[in-house]
Amino acid sequence: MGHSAAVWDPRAAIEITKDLNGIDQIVLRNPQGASARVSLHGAQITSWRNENGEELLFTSSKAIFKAPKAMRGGIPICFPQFENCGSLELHGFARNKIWTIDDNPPPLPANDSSRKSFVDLLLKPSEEDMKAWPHSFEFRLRVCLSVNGDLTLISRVRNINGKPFNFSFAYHTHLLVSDISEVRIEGLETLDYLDNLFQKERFTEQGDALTFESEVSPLGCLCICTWHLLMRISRKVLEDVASKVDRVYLSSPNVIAVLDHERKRTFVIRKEGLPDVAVWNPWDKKAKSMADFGDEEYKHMLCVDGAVIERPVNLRPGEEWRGRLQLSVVPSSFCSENLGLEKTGL
Ligand SMILES: O=P(O)(O)OC[C@H]1O[C@H](O)[C@H](O)[C@@H](O)[C@@H]1O
Repeated sequence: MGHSAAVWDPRAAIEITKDLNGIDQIVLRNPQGASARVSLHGAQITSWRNENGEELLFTSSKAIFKAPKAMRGGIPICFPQFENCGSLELHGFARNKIWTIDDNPPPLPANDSSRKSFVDLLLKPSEEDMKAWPHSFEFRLRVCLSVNGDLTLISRVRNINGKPFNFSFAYHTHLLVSDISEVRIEGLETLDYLDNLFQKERFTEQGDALTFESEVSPLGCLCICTWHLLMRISRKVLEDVASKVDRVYLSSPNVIAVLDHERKRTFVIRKEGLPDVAVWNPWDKKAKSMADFGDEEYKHMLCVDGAVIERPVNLRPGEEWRGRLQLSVVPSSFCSENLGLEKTGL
């Protein structure tokens, strides 16, 4: 656990409490009153609040906080597999394991802890994990809350085995939005994406931003109709496909903006070592079939995940991989040059 600014009282900045199941969770606070909470169950971020105490991450009202299943919402860690692209359980086992607090982590660059309260969590594979995935690794997650309320997550995966291994990874980031139809994502335009609703077929994003204003856009309609004719899929499947977004954008810029027009605020996602971005909103049809998703709640959730999916990381013995995600919230009126978004062409 760490704390850097001398004026802060570490005991006030970092608190360890128990969740409903008696599992430890760590609450980080900054001097302005912002907070972040991370559970040892999955090293999942379960809350991130601004200085006014407003929650910024989505958690389903029907979320089940019980091991071994990950809670629906917050930021689960998907490792060593994203989705079902491998032999492991969906999104890998890391989100379903109990992590430990790492009191003596290897150092990180000073700017990843200065003027921040932070905690380091550690996952090592159990015998059971080794049977399913026979690779010896150490996964360290540093969770930092800065004085301006930014939440930074730094993952370090080290291969301590005698042979190389591959893995995919995602910070499955459930943003809380006013209404999905009021949101646009900038930074993904013109990129290629794999569409999970079309058997991971590759498309190119055509719009000048990704929006969710209706169940299906005219262009999407055209694609779906063409697909329908070509593949002769059933009407039921067609309706389901027309109602949600489940994509992996490839080789994206390192800054993505999620603009929430109704709340007049923008989430800025900065990432390093995470080339892909997974975007998911189940829309109501799929959400209704999920026991841990409340009716209509899909409207208030948007997953935008910094990830490594298309080309899994190949880690040789002794090597370490790092993936860094920084989440900030700024007023929508904030000038894009001030955010460094000009690099994305916004
Ligand atoms: O229900 P979960 O295991 O949390 O997965 C939720 C979603 O995660 C990702 O975004 C996948 O691309 C989706 O296909 C999946 O439905």
